[in-house]
This record gives sequence, structure tokens and C-alpha cells, in this order.
Amino acid sequence: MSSVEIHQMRDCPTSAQMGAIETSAMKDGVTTGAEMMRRAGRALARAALEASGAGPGDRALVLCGPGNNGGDGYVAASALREAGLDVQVSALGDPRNLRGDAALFVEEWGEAIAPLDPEALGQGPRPALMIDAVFGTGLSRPVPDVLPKAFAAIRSAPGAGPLTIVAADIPSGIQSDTGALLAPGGAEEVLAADLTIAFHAAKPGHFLEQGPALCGTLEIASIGLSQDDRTPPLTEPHEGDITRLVAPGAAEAAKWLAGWARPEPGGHKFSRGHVLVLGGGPGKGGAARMAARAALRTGAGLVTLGVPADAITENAARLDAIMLSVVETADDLGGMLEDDRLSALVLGPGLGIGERTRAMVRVSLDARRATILDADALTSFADHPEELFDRLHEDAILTPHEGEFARLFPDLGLKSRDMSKIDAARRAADRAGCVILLKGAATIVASPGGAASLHPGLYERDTRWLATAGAGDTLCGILAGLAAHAPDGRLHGAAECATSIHAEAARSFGPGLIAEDIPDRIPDLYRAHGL
Ligand SMILES: NC(=O)C1=CN([C@@H]2O[C@H](COP(=O)(O)OP(=O)(O)OC[C@H]3O[C@@H](n4cnc5c(N)ncnc54)[C@H](OP(=O)(O)O)[C@@H]3O)[C@@H](O)[C@H]2O)[C@@H](O)CC1
Ligand SMILES: Nc1ncnc2c1ncn2[C@@H]1O[C@H](COP(=O)(O)OP(=O)(O)O)[C@@H](O)[C@H]1O
Ligand SMILES: [K+]
Repeated sequence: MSSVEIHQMRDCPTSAQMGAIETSAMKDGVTTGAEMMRRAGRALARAALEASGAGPGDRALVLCGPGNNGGDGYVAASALREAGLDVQVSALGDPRNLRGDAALFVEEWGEAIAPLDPEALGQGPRPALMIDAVFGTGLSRPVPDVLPKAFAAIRSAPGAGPLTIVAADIPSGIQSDTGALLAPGGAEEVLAADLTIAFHAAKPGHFLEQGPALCGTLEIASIGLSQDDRTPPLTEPHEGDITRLVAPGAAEAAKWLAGWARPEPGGHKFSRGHVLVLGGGPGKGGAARMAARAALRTGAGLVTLGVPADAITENAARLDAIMLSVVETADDLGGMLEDDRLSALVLGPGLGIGERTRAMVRVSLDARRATILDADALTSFADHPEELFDRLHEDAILTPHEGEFARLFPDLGLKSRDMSKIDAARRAADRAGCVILLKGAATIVASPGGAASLHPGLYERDTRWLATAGAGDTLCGILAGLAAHAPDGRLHGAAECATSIHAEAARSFGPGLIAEDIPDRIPDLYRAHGL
């Protein structure tokens, strides 16, 4: 199983990590600050010309800020002028205060720089393209009032043609580590871009909170730093290494899936693992059945659904390849778990909230199998999460959506946290002592100790059709199908791969997707990746 180590992932650095990558590349003589800025600005100009279709004689407006993001803007302004456009530059703050590389490119621009004056900007005529290079990764506090006023003026300026807006690194007003808005009046105060050109790597803010709604299309431009650069771990206890972006290309995904999902040659059904999904009473079985089907399709050799006696008839009428067992109580479960070939357990989908579920979770965790806890298995511990955390171990994983997450980790929930979703998941993993898979448009996988990955169901990997009842149940099943034959302690990797399979299966179905469709897309997906 050595091939499960394959990780063809990209990085998703914070602002501090991005700074460290740049500094170390400059120190090692890989590039210079001016060269990076020149590449960044030229990439912006090129992308803006392409996206807008503008050419010689067309008007361009470049808004430049007081830091290096502004520096990228001055490079872009010079490049657009070179391409024959009629370029106007408007600056926040006095450009004479710019230092370092940015000052160099102000000089290279050498023409008039207007102050950022909403009234003047509102008079038009509206340009064909606009570059937003006011703030990038250095935005550290709410934007000044003049910025939203200038944006509003630009939006309403008179003019015939459409305006293509291109953001340098990230739209100004989004905090690049968290995706939070640093604009007191909300999203209306940030100029939504048609296209965002991120430099070197996508940042967390492109995927989290308000970021995705404001970035438009996201493209990454190389600025001369190698993709393989790694910074040393930061010293803060919960920062850990750079977040990995789980976005494998087709060739990478094929290798990765082969490592995780292809059966061993000469294997048998038990070597592919046996998943036990626990279900609830009559009329509550759909979620567990979907998880079970997904586990079987993903590659578990056997899947058993364990339900109370009065739910057997209903389930028997709906299942064939999936086996059925009566599991009335935690004692029944304990008896079943004497069979150590049961290698992965799923508890939560449709299981019911209360003491029966809590007792089953205790028995499951004590049995030390790969154990996936979702939905009702999480909510059952909302009043006493420590009781759950005390029993969790490295072969357990919690797969909450934001609502379930907030019940177990109230201080880290969406409404109360003052950190990124990534750091919230990291902190939760440390507290719980197991892997956390925190769902949403961007799904985070975090392990105790700080390792974290972000799966973007966004941009070219848009999986918005997954926001449908039961989609999470199938994710549990896919994860169980992989975990059933994964070596111990590999749940982080299994969770990354499961999220990716789940998303790709959903995308291959597309509009109108319902949860039942997901498991049955997996064979086509595997075939497409050469399994
Ligand atoms: N060599 C490199 O480093 C490269 C960097 N690159 C580019 O640089 C960007 C990062 O540059 P950066 O670190 O200078 O930050 P940036 O986003 O320009 O903003 C910081 C400035 O804004 C100010 N400021 C902050 N908040 C404010 C507020 N609310 N209201 C008013 N002012 C505020 C802040 O002032 P201060 O906080 O210091 O008072 C400071 O002056 C990155 O996104 C990429 O585009 C690329 O060219 C590649 C090479
Ligand atoms: N807007 C969205 N874009 C992309 N993926 C999404 C979006 N909303 C939800 N998802 C994904 O859909 C699934 C929903 O799971 P969950 O919330 O547990 O649903 P359920 O409880 O109904 O099964 C998760 O895998 C989540 O990451
Ligand atoms: K910007």
C-alpha cells in the first residue's frame, strides 16, 4: 500500500507563509522582489486583456494601493500602456510614500497618478477594463471609507460597454487568510471581480467565507517561485504546516486513486475490508442505506447494515449485495465486533439522537476500528462533547457540517470563531484527538498536530449540486469504503481521497443531482481514471 503516500497537491499558503516563501526564494537567489512583481503585474495585464477583449485605444483603469499589491498594479499599468491602451492610474494614499520594488515601478510608470476620488471616478466614461490592485495579502484592518465609495462610483459611471474587473491576488477587502470581509458595510463594499489572478498559489481566502462569491474566475499566475517551495512550520501552536490544496489534475488523480481504491491483485473480499454501517429504526433507513451503497461501490469487499429488528423487513426489501444484521443494542454491536474482520464502522446517518447512539459510539470507539462518526452520532454528544473526545483515537474521524461542528465545538463554530475555517478544524482536531473532516463548499480535513488540507468544491471544481439532502451520508460511505482497507492511522489521506471521489462523482452527474446518484457514478469515475 505504499502508493497511498502519493500526494500531488498544491499549497494554499497564508499571508505569513506566502511572505516566508518569497523571502526564502529571494535569499536563495531563485528570484528577486522586483522580478516577482514584474511577473505578477504582467500576468495581470495579460489576463485583463484576454478577459476583456480590449485592445489599442480602449480605456483601462488601474487602482493601486499603498503596498506591494499596488506595485503589481503599476507594472500592469505600464504593460497595458505598452499594449496601446489609454491607461488611467488612481492611487489610494500618496504614491511617493511607496517603498522598495513598488516605488521602482511607480517610477517606471512615470505618468500622472490621480488620487482615489469617487467623484472623479463616477464621471466616466466607464473603462473597458479595471484592475483592482489596492490591497492583497497585506490587508490587516477594515478598508478605508473612500474605497467602497470609489467602487460604487466606478460601478455607476456612465459608459456604453461592459467593464471587466480583474483583481490582483484577491479582491481588495477580503482577508486572504480567512475569506472574511474587512469592509464594514459587507460584500456590497467590495468590488466583485470577473477574474482574480492569484500569485504563485491560491490563498485560503479564495475558498472560504465571502471569498468565492467575490473572486469571479480564479487563475493562478506563476511569479517565478517553484511549486515545491515549502516554508518551515510556523511557531504558533495551531498554525502547523501550509494547508494542502486537494485539487489533483487528471494524471495525478489516476495515480492517487490507484493507490487508494484499486483492489490488490489476488486479493479476496475480506482483504478489501468489511464495512459495518449502523442504521436507525423503521422509516429512518435511507441515510444509512446510501452510506452502505457508497461504501460498497467505493471498494469495500463486504458491507453490512446493522439495524433494529423492526427495521429488517424494510431494509431487506431494499438491499441485495449489502448484508443485513440485527443490531438492537450496544451489546449486540459489541458481539458483532468480536469479528475482527469488520474493519470500518459508520455511525450517524439516520441513527437517531440519544443514549442508544451514544452507547453504540462508545462500544465502536473501544473496538479501535476505523470509525467514522457523522450526523446523529455527533449531535448525540452535543451536551457532553468531552465524553466523546476522551474516547476518540487516531483511527476515528468526525465528519460534521458547520452546524454539527458548532454543536461539538461551540467556540469554533462559524458564528463565534475569530480564525479561519482551516484553523478552526485544526484546533478541533487537537481537542478531539482525531481527524476532522469539516464539510462545506470548501471542505477541510485536519489532523491533530496541525496538518490540514482544503478541498475546493468551487471554481473549476464547482460541486454546488452536492448541497442536497443525503450527500453527506454518501461521503461517509465513500470514506468507509477506503478506510476499510487502508493501513491504520491513514484517515487523513483517506478523507482527502474520499472528498475528491465524492466531488468528482457529483460533478460527473451535474445538474439535478440527488444523493442516490452519487454511489452509482463511482464505477465510471474509476474507469475514467484507468482503475
Ligand atoms: N515581493 C513581494 O512581497 C511580492 C508581493 N506581491 C504582491 O504584494 C501583495 C502583498 O503586499 P503587501 O504585503 O505590501 O500588502 P498589500 O496587500 O499591498 O497591503 C499592505 C499595505 O496596505 C496597508 N494597509 C493594510 N490594510 C489597510 C487598510 N485597511 N487601510 C489602509 N491601509 C492599509 C498597509 O499599511 P500598514 O498596515 O503597513 O500601515 C500596507 O501599506 C500580494 O498580495 C501581491 O499582490 C507580488 O507582487 C509578488 C511579490
Ligand atoms: N455550496 C456547496 N458547494 C459545494 N459542495 C457543497 C456545497 N454545499 C454542500 N456541499 C457538500 O455537500 C455535502 C453535504 O453534506 P451534509 O451537509 O452532511 O448533507 P446531509 O446531512 O444532507 O447528508 C458535503 O460533502 C459538502 O461538502
Ligand atoms: K487586490
